[in-house]
Amino acid sequence: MALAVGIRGLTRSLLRPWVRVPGPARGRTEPAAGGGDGVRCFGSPRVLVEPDPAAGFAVMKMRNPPVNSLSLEFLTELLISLEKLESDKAFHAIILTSDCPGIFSAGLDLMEMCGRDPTHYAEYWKAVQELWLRFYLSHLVVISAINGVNAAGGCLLALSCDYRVLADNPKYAMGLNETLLGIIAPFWFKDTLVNTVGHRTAERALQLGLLFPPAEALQVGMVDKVVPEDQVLSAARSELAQWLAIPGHARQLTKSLMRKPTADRLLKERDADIQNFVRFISRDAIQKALRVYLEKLKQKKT
Ligand SMILES: CCCCCCCCC/C=C/C(=O)SCCNC(=O)CCNC(=O)[C@H](O)C(C)(C)COP(=O)(O)OP(=O)(O)OC[C@H]1O[C@@H](n2cnc3c(N)ncnc32)[C@H](O)[C@@H]1OP(=O)(O)O
Repeated sequence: MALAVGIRGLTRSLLRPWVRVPGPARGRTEPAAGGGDGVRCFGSPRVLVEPDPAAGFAVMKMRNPPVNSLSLEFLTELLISLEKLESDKAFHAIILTSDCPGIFSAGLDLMEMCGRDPTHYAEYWKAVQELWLRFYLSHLVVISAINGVNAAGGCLLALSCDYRVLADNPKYAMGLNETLLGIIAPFWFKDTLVNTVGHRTAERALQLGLLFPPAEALQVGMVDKVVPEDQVLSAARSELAQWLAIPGHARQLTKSLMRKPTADRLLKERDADIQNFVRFISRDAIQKALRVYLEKLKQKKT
């Protein structure tokens, strides 16, 4: 599937393959996973990819500090990194994790949905749709190693993976908490949650905007495994072995069989979904609710 998003700010440097990337703007510099055998990290300012082609997978680290909010640029970089790995036959799997201590993702970037014009909202929403479609339907095995709090759009990204490992820290809650902001999870967010935890759990979780701490996330099936914090990546790697042992074509076709009907619902109504989003998010009452929520986040510090 070609990358179909018409996204501004797609710089040539993002498209250059196998470039050594500078360290993160804030936070620590990560060593290259494959550095020992001459394989280089690549990526972009906000996404660090540590390839291990000999083992057939790469670790994709999100590093958009402070909270990995999914801005348009960040979405674009995630999509480009995914596409690069998908188009390289050496890779069969990705482990998706965060480079921001204590945060997997704060979800969609509220600044992209607040005080902007309808053209921007439409462009942003198209990129959000694309991110979900591409991760949800990827022919690669995608395992998320969730090493921090994970709200709304970030939770959707994790739910789009094939398997979820969550670090056992009571602060690392995850869920689709949109209603707490006075907004609603779109039908394809809802469908993804229902497919993961079942209708009744999803119904309650979505209405109440529940963020589940690790033990509860495991109990409802939102994640597949909870492990001590320092073992999240190694647990994801161990799990991967089982997935990579299955004949690729059989696993991919089965994944498609399971997921295509859900993705098709959005693909059939993609433009209408964008229009709905633009109408909804442009409402004065919604804009006000988002501003109040952002203000609360800021006041929390004082
Ligand atoms: C019909 C169709 C209908 C369609 C209807 C519409 C559908 C929309 C679907 C929406 C999906 C979403 O994902 S909406 C996003 C939901 N996300 C959330 O509720 C998470 C909000 N964030 C948090 O709770 C916290 O920040 C948390 C992640 C726990 C980290 O806490 P910390 O104390 O470590 O950090 P904070 O001090 O809070 O945050 C650091 C800075 O990041 C900012 N920040 C935090 N989250 C942010 C975010 N999501 N977007 C932008 N900026 C964010 C804060 O304001 C701070 O800014 P400064 O003060 O300037 O430093």
